[in-house]
Amino acid sequence: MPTIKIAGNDCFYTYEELGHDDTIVFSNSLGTDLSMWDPVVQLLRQHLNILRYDTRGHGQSTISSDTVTIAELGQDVIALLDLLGIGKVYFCGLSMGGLIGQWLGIHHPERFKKIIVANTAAKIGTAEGWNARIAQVREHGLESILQGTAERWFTPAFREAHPEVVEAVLEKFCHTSLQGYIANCAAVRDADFRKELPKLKVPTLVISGTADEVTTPVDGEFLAGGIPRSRHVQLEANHLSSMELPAEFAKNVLYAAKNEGDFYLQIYN
Ligand SMILES: O=C(O)CC1=CCC(=O)O1
Repeated sequence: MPTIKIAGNDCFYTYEELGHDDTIVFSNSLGTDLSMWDPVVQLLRQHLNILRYDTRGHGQSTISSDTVTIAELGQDVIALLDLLGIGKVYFCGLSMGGLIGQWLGIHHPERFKKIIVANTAAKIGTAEGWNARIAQVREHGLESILQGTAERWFTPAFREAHPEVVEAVLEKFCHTSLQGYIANCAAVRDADFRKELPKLKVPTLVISGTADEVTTPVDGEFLAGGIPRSRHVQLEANHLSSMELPAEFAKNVLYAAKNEGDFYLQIYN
């Protein structure tokens, strides 16, 4: 499996060139890795080339500093595309990946055909909340927030029906680098696109989960209200909506990718 040096870090990625015209890049959420996209990718391989990567300090991607910003994480995506010689792509990011998507759409619109931001917000949480979480994991480790993480990410029904999926995701969470997790918590804490949304000119699909209390449907509504060419859909899921409802998630991504024109001119069914 390949890694590329980006900004002094080893960026782990998988690029599946499947003979399609278009490529989609997937960007993971805080405390997960590129495997979070497995169920969605399985459904999209027949339509799109797939580029996945582990965000800096997550999965098998390293981090060589104690701090990072969403801008740097966005620049990592551009560097990865440049190094692989890939021009214009679709981008799909969830939560922290959705913050990266907002930054990319504002700063590098020329590289993106459409952007899908899922379970995210223009600003996620409060500084106090993030500082408390950072202090907690710094002192007691990632295991100390395992139960709360499971509850924030998955609905009770999904946890009961798919314990093996939840266990596998939490196993990866526990193996996330503490340095990477803390640096990325701070990146999420410090990101605020509330005043910048009108500058995001790439057609954007916003996906929310009706049971998501971290990045709520109201946050999704705010994003779609601020991004000029956007559309908002809600899935009956919690924060990791792509894992809870991969078929619905993939259908929405594919609809966004394969229909030309602006989302707001289209009728979704
Ligand atoms: O773990 C959480 O609280 C959910 C989350 C916030 C940003 C992100 O990427 O995940």
